[in-house]
Order: sequence, then structure tokens, then C-alpha cells
Amino acid sequence: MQPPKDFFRPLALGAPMPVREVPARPSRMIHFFDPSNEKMAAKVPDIAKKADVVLGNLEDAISADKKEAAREGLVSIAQATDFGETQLWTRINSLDSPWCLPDLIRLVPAIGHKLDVIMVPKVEGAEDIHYIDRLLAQLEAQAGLERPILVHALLETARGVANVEEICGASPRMQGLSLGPADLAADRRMKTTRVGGGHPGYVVRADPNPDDAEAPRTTFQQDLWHYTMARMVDACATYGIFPYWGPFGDIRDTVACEDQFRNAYLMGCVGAWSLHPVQIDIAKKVFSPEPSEVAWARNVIHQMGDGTGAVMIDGKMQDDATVKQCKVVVELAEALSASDPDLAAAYQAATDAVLGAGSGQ
Ligand SMILES: C[C@H](C(=O)SCCNC(=O)CCNC(=O)[C@H](O)C(C)(C)COP(=O)(O)OP(=O)(O)OC[C@H]1O[C@@H](n2cnc3c(N)ncnc32)[C@H](O)[C@@H]1OP(=O)(O)O)[C@@H](O)C(=O)O
Ligand SMILES: [Mg+2]
Repeated sequence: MQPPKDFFRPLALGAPMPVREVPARPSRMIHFFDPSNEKMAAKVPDIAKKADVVLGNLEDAISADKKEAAREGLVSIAQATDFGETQLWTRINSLDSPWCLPDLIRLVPAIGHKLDVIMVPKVEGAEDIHYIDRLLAQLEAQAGLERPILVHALLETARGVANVEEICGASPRMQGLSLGPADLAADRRMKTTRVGGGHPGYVVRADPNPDDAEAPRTTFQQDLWHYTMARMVDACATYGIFPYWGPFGDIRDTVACEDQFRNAYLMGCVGAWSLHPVQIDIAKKVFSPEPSEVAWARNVIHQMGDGTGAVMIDGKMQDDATVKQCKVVVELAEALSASDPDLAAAYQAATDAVLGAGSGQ
């Protein structure tokens, strides 16, 4: 079905032309900072050197009496910092809050030319995106911005999940979605107070031992987020935008954080939020393909020639579909290599070891 003829028309006279394809920029981690926290804010220039995205958070985790200080702190940091290739995002307050409109009215003219993405919390349906879309167009036109600010929606309400496809297709501004496990759990009345990860009570249990009814029965912990993450990934892939895992709140448990991030990576997410500096490196490790995976993928593409038919490589069937899977890995590796020379060298060394130096892969 074709989009409406005016889908790519600016929603205000003088507003910048909407993008026709969301740029696939490295965003392995969206690093949250509190712009009202001077100590944290002072770290932003250094953190921006190692993070793919830095996000000035104005919503939850910013106390009501700090909302204006966070907004003004973000303006100051954005105006004073050269972010280089690192993206600058913000999470504005929810659309029903008294702070949302002041956030946008202040930020767009002051730092709109540096803001890549505005993250909108608690999105319930396409109507929320339409509201932001038109308002941003008006503010961009007044500010004389030359490129549109993209929008990222938080998937953190039951109705938002029920409407996830219409949210993704609501505007050419849509950059992607993040899964917000805490608000979503509360809205669904899930009985977990954790922020992401599993729960020891969510298990399936092996059958009783027919020879010993008293023998302990093994349990297997299940993933609370599998359904929602899969819905989010499918909706984003349908509209060519990007899915992300949101926060992992148990900051000291770096192992379970890595597990949660890896679940998201394997399911098709392109990144996750980092709430603390320790999580930046976890996300960088997980959301960058392993050098051995890149070498394997390049070998499959190399051996599959025009990408059609079927061959056996190391005992595994390869065909038209697996070539596409391998291209996903190689395209991500090449995009990350462009901004990370260490990663580029690791990928090339692994490829040369498999395909021989000078293979041109
Ligand atoms: C639930 C979902 C959300 O809304 S999640 C997003 C909202 N939450 C946040 O943005 C939290 C951001 N992180 C923090 O505020 C802090 O990390 C912390 C309060 C959780 C812990 O801070 P602290 O006690 O200071 O930790 P440390 O002492 O270990 O810090 C060491 C050092 O690092 C500095 N630091 C800490 N966090 C950050 C950061 N994010 N960026 C930069 N620097 C940071 C800290 O200042 C210390 O510095 P120092 O060594 O110089 O003292 C929801 O949407 C949903 O799911 O629905
Ligand atoms: Mg939330």
C-alpha cells in the first residue's frame, strides 16, 4: 500500500523536507545523562568520545524540581560541546506532562541544529507521533532548521505495544523504538520490580521423574520480554527503522546486563541504553559483531558467488537466505569500522585468516 501522497511533505511552511530513509548510524549504546547533575554533565565531552549516542534525559529520573535545570543544562552542554560523529539525543517529558511543551519550545530553537533525535516517552499510538511531528515542523520552520529532527518512541505502555505497527509508520521522522521495561511492567500489572532481565519466578518445570516422585524437578527460567521484543523488532523492520533494548537497572550485575543486551542483539536490536559508564563498554562489546562472525559471514558471501543456490560450508548449508543473514552482519561491521579503527583492524585480521590476505573482503 502506497503512503499518502503528502506523507513526505513538510508539515509546516518553511520546515525542512522529511527524510525518505532513516540513516543507519552506529548506535550501539544510547548513553543517558542527567543534564542537571553538574558532575555528570562535566563528563559529557569525554563520554561523547566513546559513546555512539549521548542522550540528555529530561523525563523520569529527573526530579520535578530539577526539570528546568535539566532543560537549561542540556542547552548549555549542547551549545558548548563539539560531538563529532557522536549523535546527540534527548528524552523529553511525556506528552501529558506540564514540561513537554516548554521542553520543545526551548530546545528546538536553541539546539535543534545539533539535536539528531528526540525520544518521546509513553507513546500510546500514532496520534502521539502526529502531534509531535506537526509541532516539530512548526518549531523547525520558525528556527530556520535545515534538517528535520527525528523521533524515537518509547514502547512502555500496553496500548503502545498493541499499536506498535501504527506508531512505526506514523511519520517519516520515526527513527526507531526502545523497549521500556519498567513502565511497561507497571502498565501491564506485571509483578516484577526489576528494570529488564529475567525473574526467578518465571519458569517452566520438567515432568516428575516416573521412577521417583520425590526427585527434584529441574526448572528453566523463561524470558519475560521475548514477545514484546519480537513485536517491536518486526514493527521496526517493517518500516525500516531501528529497534533498541532500553535500560538494564541492576548496574552492579554486569553479567546479566550483558545477557540482556545479547538477547536483544540476537533478536535484531541495534543497541541498548547505557545508564552508567560501565554499561557503555558492555553495549559496545555486545552490539559489535564478533570478528570471527564477520570472517565467517564474508566467507559465506565469497563462496556463494552471485548469492543464489546452495552450498555446504564447514558442514552447514548455505543458500540465498543465509547470504542475506551474512550481509546483515558484514554491513553492520563495515558501518562500525568506519568510526572504530581498532574494530576495523580486528575484522580485517579475522577475515584475512579465513580468506587469505588481500582477498579484497
Ligand atoms: C526505567 C526506565 C528509565 O527511565 S531508565 C533512564 C532514567 N535513568 C537514568 O537516566 C539513570 C542514569 N544514571 C544515573 O543517574 C546514575 O548512574 C545512578 C544514579 C544510577 C548511579 O550513580 P552513582 O551513584 O553516582 O554511581 P557511581 O558512584 O557508580 O558513579 C561512578 C561515577 O560515574 C558517574 N556516572 C554515573 N552515572 C553516569 C552517567 N549516566 N553518565 C555519566 N557519568 C555517570 C558518577 O557521577 C561517578 O562519577 P565520579 O567517579 O566522578 O564520582 C524507564 O523509561 C522504563 O523502563 O520505563
Ligand atoms: Mg519509562
